[in-house]
Amino acid sequence: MTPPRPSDNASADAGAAAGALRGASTPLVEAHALGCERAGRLVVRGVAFALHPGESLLFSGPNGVGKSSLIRLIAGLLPVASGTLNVNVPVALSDENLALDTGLPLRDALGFWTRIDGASDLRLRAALEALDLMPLADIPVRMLSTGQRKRAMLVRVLASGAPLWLLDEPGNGLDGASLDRLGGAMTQHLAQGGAIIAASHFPLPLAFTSTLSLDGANA
Ligand SMILES: Nc1ncnc2c1ncn2[C@@H]1O[C@H](COP(=O)(O)OP(=O)(O)OP(=O)(O)O)[C@@H](O)[C@H]1O
Repeated sequence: MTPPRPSDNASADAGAAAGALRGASTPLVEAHALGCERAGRLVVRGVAFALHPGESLLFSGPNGVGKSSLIRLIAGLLPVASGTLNVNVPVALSDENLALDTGLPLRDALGFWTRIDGASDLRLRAALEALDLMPLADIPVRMLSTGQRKRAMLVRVLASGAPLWLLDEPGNGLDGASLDRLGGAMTQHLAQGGAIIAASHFPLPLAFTSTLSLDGANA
């Protein structure tokens, strides 16, 4: 079978930055004939892509087709079942897990991660402002709503300084204003030479460089 490759879907915003940076750099991440197993069953195979600074890739497709599995594979949380995967830069992951101490105020819970990520307090503050969470910085995480928790995990990604963002369903639970803020943060990250791989059921506020539609045929 022909390995699925991302389709071209030029990004107006990130395209200029990507174009300026592309060619002079090695990919931040690249995959060839990549396959992923869950519980001993091959769920995705033959995936190929390469992302340079300023580029973004969207995994789309129905429930259970393997979008989250691919994100976790790229994050290093699942082993490569077949093919090759080279992740050449640090990554930051946002998925359905709330990796925050629910007993701590939001600022302190996120501060735990910024110290591990080697990020500055200034960067954390900027990320909290970008997703409009500064007003809730002193609220215990357990008191946050679903959408506020999702934004908190996205703040961790923004603050991390990692060049490659892995976003699994980043729009889940977000209202329109928060989606717009997420779109702004993603666009800024790409303009600064970062890269993004996202998985989503519904349109995200970013014109992705490429889309890889998984339909089960590649399992
Ligand atoms: N922890 C697990 N153990 C075993 N199988 C799993 C596990 N998680 C997912 N799977 C299986 O792997 C396949 C791909 O699941 P995955 O969550 O990657 O799909 P998805 O495209 O992200 O789905 P959704 O759109 O519902 O989030 C499914 O058949 C699922 O049942």
